[in-house]
Amino acid sequence: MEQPLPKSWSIHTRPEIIAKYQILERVGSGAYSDVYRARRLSDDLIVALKEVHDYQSAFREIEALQMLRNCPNVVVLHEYFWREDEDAVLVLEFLRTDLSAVIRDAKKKEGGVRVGEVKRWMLQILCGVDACHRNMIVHRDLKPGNLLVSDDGVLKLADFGQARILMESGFDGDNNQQVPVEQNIGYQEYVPPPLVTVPDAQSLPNQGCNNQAEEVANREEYLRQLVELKAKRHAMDEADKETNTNDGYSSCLATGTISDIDDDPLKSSYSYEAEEGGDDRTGALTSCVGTRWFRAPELLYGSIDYGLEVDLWSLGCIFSELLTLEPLFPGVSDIDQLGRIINVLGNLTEEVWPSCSKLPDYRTISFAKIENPVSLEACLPNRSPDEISIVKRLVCYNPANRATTMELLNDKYFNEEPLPLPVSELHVPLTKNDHDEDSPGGWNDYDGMGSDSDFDDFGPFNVKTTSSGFSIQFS
Ligand SMILES: Nc1ncnc2c1ncn2[C@@H]1O[C@H](COP(=O)(O)OP(=O)(O)OP(=O)(O)O)[C@@H](O)[C@H]1O
Repeated sequence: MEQPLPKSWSIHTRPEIIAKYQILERVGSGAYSDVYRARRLSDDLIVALKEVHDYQSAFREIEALQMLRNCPNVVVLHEYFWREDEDAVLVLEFLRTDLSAVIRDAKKKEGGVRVGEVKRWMLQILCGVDACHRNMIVHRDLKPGNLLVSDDGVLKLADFGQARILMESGFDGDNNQQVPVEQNIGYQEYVPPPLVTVPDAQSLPNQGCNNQAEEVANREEYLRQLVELKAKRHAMDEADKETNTNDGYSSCLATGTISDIDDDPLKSSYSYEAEEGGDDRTGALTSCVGTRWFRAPELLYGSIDYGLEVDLWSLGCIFSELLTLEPLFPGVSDIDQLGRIINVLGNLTEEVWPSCSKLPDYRTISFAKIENPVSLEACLPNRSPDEISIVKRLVCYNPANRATTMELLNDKYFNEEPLPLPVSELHVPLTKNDHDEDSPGGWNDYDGMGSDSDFDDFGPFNVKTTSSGFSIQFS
């Protein structure tokens, strides 16, 4: 018997929604959203209603999910409600659990996740990310909690609120040249359906099943709307540039303020000297994306012209966690995050990544030389050389050296014994614990990877703050 709901939730004031859905319970909330489990009145289908309180986040999620709607490893957007001056409500397929619950559950069992299972989980994640990257969509917030899992073991990428479509103009950062619309479509896998108000996905034509007239109409409508979207996206990019907005996470080096320092548990461990002249960056993206533990080093160093490769770094961290059942780099602050990475991979120098010194914060954050980096091998004890190799090909400094999803999908690891288990044989936990271990707030529960004492390895450092903000200098 379902519990009666408090009627105070704002979603109950939306007549167009309660006319079609019975809201059953609130299942969670994120930085910008509340998510409810609901029943579609017409056919009893259980769905997730995601009420998104941020315009940009809603726009990005809808746009990305529409483009990816044929991918079996991306959550399905059934329809959405969005009227002026109201929050968008996305109607998504409901998935009861996620990969962080799988990992948590495996910790309780002897032997963790079996190799055949690891391979199937990885393949599903790779398929989902591959679909994104083929469409030039960078997810920017890949983590186990955003990889939802159905009761029958199908894994689906979710939470596209930070996703961006890397059209050429946005990709180049300061390149304002107009790219012909046709050219943009040229490198996309397929033409996505038009972005229309309040569509029902089931009434939208399916890619590949359209008759010709429909296809032409869709294409024309798409081209028209793409121009509109590009204009809107350009406006968002401008807003990003002006404020270097934190679009999803609160602690970020590149946008640091004195108050960030105040919140930092390690504030007595470093000093930061703000660059003179303020922020003069002109790129189109913000560096402040993704949950810290999975955030690529180029983002931590303030890059704003990064690419799809930031997702590949996150993938490496996720694979490592699937293999060891512990997060690879559980930083408690952005500085600690970088420190942990450097402690394992060694110092970031031009030798390992030519041009890294051009990263916006490269010169303001320097670490003492790490003579004997821990190495990824040591972080993955008892794992096979092939498994270690996969993580190493993703968790590497130079984004250009990171293996693409396509390369990994063709890796021999997935064709060798033990073969990936069928999806139906995957162990799916019965419950999803609401406590999100991926969040940096979960640090206190984590006891496997050392803590503040890691900073002992970095040598002496001084503490200073300045009136204009802070910068960090390990010496
Ligand atoms: N389709 C779904 N089915 C079931 N639960 C979902 C679904 N989508 C989201 N949730 C749950 O709702 C909660 C919030 O969702 P989500 O992470 O997408 O919101 P968000 O505001 O974008 O989050 P974040 O703060 O991580 O960026 C999470 O616990 C998530 O697992």
